[in-house]
Amino acid sequence: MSAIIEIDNLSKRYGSGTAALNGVSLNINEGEILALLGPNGAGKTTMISIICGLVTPTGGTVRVGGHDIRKDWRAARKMIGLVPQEILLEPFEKVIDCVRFTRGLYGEGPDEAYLEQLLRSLALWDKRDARTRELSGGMKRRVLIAKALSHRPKVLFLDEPTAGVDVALRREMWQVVRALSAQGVTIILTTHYLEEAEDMADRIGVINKGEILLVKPKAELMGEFGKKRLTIDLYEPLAELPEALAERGMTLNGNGMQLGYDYDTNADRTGIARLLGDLTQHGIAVRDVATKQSNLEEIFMALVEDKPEEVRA
Ligand SMILES: Nc1ncnc2c1ncn2[C@@H]1O[C@H](COP(=O)(O)OP(=O)(O)OP(=O)(O)O)[C@@H](O)[C@H]1O
Repeated sequence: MSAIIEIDNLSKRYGSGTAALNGVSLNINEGEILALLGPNGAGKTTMISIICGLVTPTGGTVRVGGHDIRKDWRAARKMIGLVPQEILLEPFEKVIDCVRFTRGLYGEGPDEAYLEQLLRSLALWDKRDARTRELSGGMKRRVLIAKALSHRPKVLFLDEPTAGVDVALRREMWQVVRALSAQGVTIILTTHYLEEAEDMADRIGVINKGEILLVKPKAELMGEFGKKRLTIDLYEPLAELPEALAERGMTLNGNGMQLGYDYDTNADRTGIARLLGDLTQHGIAVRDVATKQSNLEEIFMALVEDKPEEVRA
């Protein structure tokens, strides 16, 4: 698999003194969907902004399709489309004009046939003459994608494409991204949602405090970190956890009113059925049961605190 983006020892220190990136090296393969996961301030947007030529790095190099983003910025920039985090659209402009205009900004001549194909592929053709303010949130996001693809880039960056959007819209976005990927576009998306990365990505990169902690194929990462927590609310407080339950890894929390159990979602046997059976056997009455997938923050805690040496790629 050949690398379409080669990032080597990239660093960025803002004028304010903030070190946003500390020597990041990463190859992004042609045709893949790479999800970059990281908490607020991890450096994701900075990295994307540098690759897209919006922020100047303090050190290191980036090549896009072999073109250095600084020495050969024009050629590098042509290969890239960026869908920014915030929806910034001219409210009174028509969808088609918006996309035409962006294409023009890239110095590309008119290509109405391509724009029609593009808008059709994003289910926006019927809305081509609508003003952007008349569109739903999902449509607006698709217009941003159309703009980013107006000059036929090979690589598309999506910076938190589904931040703050509802589940239906999130799934719609995922479908759009998958369709683009099927057309051969390399996609890099940043997200806070593990579920999003899990659903979409071929590879997942975890970035924190300006450093790439790991980059792994999704299946591998999910296998390592696909933990869930089972929480059991009790009717009566429990003074002490029966030894048999403690031995299985159960914990007693919340003033004796709650039991907790962490399990591996990828394991053949999660042990839950047996645990619930044991509770009945010990005469412990269950009021409610809930499970929760470990979220990104928890994965970070595991990465940063528990076993930093083991997991580093
Ligand atoms: N223009 C800027 N000037 C100074 N500091 C900045 C600037 N842009 C970002 N930073 C700082 O750089 C660090 C990395 O920010 P960045 O926006 O790249 O993170 P992020 O991973 O994209 O975060 P989020 O998930 O919140 O979007 C943060 O500490 C941020 O405050």
